[in-house]
Amino acid sequence: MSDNGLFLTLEGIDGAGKSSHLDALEALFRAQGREVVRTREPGGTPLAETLRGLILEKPMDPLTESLLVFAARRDHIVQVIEPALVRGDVVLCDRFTDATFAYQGAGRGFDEAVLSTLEQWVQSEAGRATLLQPHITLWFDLAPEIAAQRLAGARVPDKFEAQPVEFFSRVAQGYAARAAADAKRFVRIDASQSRDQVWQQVETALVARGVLSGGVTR
Ligand SMILES: Nc1ncnc2c1ncn2[C@@H]1O[C@H](COP(=O)(O)OP(=O)(O)O)[C@@H](O)[C@H]1O
Ligand SMILES: Cc1cn([C@H]2C[C@H](O)[C@@H](COP(=O)(O)OP(=O)(O)O)O2)c(=O)[nH]c1=O
Repeated sequence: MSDNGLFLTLEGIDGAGKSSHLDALEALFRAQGREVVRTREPGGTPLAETLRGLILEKPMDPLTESLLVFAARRDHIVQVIEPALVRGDVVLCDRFTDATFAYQGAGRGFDEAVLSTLEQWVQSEAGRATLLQPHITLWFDLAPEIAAQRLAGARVPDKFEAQPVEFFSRVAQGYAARAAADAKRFVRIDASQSRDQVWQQVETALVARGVLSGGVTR
């Protein structure tokens, strides 16, 4: 399958600040003449959004949770992500499979070998030579204690956001391990800085990767 688009994902523990930059990122790509598909996981299609509601609200065992996450992902890939990449669009996706390794794998302690098998099944496509993976992943790295402070009172916590700080310490370690294993794809953003400084890091990284022109401002 040809793949002329740009698949850009944002990752990090809850409260790391990634969603705060999605509007500006979308606007920036559009200002540079790109079509943008803004989407999220779990979710991004009617079926996957239905699954998201279950995943975020219902208690379930880690295998059930992982299967639902990957079922939602499969529908999202087939219906939205692959077609957009073939059109040459920018796919701006709030979370993808790194979140599964971080939350279900490191956070919940679920078997990463099973997650890897599911990743292979779900992200393979007839005609695609390699596994579908993001081209660039912006990893918003923030200490769980600071993320918890930012989230306190900011919104009604869902099933994951209600987890204790120890859970997010494991999730953060999961992200660090994924980033170390695929250092070319990951861009670590120091999310402890001010919103403007975080944005500067994002912009600088994307210019350096050659996917945005230089000299842009928000
Ligand atoms: N750099 C920052 N410094 C301080 N607070 C921030 C920063 N970025 C975001 N926030 C605030 O932290 C909270 C979580 O941000 P959000 O973007 O929703 O995080 P995420 O999408 O990663 O869960 C929000 O209340 C947001 O206004
Ligand atoms: C994509 C994905 C998300 N999640 C979790 C992480 C988040 O806590 C939650 C939803 O992510 P997110 O959209 O960032 O939540 P919000 O809209 O509240 O900012 O789902 C997993 O556990 N596994 C996954 O594979």
